[in-house]
Amino acid sequence: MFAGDQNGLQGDPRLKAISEAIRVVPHFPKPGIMFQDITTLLLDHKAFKDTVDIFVDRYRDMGISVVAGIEARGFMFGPSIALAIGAKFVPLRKPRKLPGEVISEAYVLEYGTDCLEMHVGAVQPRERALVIDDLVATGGTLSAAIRLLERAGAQVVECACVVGLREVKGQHGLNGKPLYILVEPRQQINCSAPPVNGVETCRHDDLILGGNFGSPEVCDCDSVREQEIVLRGYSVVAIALDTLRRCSSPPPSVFSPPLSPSPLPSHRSSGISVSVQNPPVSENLPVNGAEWVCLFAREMLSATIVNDAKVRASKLLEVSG
Ligand SMILES: O=P(O)(O)OC[C@H]1O[C@H](OP(=O)(O)OP(=O)(O)O)[C@H](O)[C@@H]1O
Ligand SMILES: Nc1ncnc2[nH]cnc12
Repeated sequence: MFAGDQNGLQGDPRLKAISEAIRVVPHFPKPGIMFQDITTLLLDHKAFKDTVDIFVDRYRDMGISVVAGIEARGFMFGPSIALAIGAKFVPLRKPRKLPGEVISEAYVLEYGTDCLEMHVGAVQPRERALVIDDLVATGGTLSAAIRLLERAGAQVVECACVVGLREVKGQHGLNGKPLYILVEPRQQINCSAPPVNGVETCRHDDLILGGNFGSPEVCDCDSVREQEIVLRGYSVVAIALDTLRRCSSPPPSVFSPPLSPSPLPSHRSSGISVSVQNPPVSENLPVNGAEWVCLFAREMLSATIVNDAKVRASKLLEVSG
C-alpha cells in the first residue's frame, strides 16, 4: 500500500520532496539497474526527518515492540523509528556478522542467493514486529526477514519501505503481510519522442531480466537498439562476474593447458567461428548444475578475445553432453 493512497497523506508535499531527495543512478551496480540511492535523502535533514515521522505517525499506536531493520539500509531508518515508538531495534544481518547464536534464512536474489541472520533471543514469542528496509524490489529480502521473525514466534504486523514499485512482484510472496511504501522508484530521464501507432517509441523493457526499476530511461530512440545490444553484452559479463563471486570454490578450467588467446584455426558453421583443434579436457568435470554455471562463468571471464569465448562455449557444450 502506498502512503499517498492513504487518507491523510493524499497529495502530501512531503512525499514529493522525499521522492526528489532520492538520487537515481543509472546502471549501478550493474547495467540496466536504476539504482535508487537513499544516501542523498539522508543528507536532506527535512526530507529525512519527514520520512521517519511518517513511519512513526503510522506505527506509534499499533502496539509494536520490535522494529527489525534489514542490513544495511534498513539500519538507517529503523533505529529512529524504534526509539520514537518505544520499541526495541533488532538488526537482521548478512551472514557471519552477528557474534551470538543465530537463526538464518536464505533468499533468492536476481542472480544467486543471500542470507539474513538474527540473534536467538532478540525477539520473544508473540511480540508484534515491524520490518523496515529502504527499498523493496522482488520482495525476497523482506520475505526472508518475515520468516526469521516468525520462526522466533513474533507476529509480523507490517513491512515498511521508503521506495517500492506499485506492483511489487514479490508482494504475494510476503506471506500475506501488508507492505507500506512511501514513494515509487523514479526513472531519471523523461522521453519526449511521440508514440508511433500508439506504441511508446522510447520505452525498452528491462535490460536485465528482473533488472529492478530498469526501464525506461533511454530517449535517443534511434540508438535504443544499439544500446540495448551493448548493455546486454555488459550484462552477460556482469552476470558472469557475479556468479563467479558466489562460487564457493571456482572449478578448474576444463581446458588444460588454458586456451591460447591467439586466433585459432577455425571453420565456419552457422556464422560462428569454431576451433577445429580440440584442446584436451580435464577429468574434473562439474557434477551438478551449480558447478556447470560456475565453470561457464569462469571460462567466459578467462576468454581473452571473442573467438576464445566462442571456442570455450562450444567446448563446454560438447563436454557437457
Ligand atoms: O526486494 P529485493 O529484490 O529482495 O531487494 C531489496 C533489497 O536490496 C537492497 O539491499 P542489498 O541486498 O543490495 O544490500 P545492502 O542494503 O547491504 O546494499 C535493498 O536495500 C533491499 O534490502
Ligand atoms: N534499483 C535499486 N536501487 C537500490 N537498491 C536496490 N535493491 C534492489 N534494486 C535496487
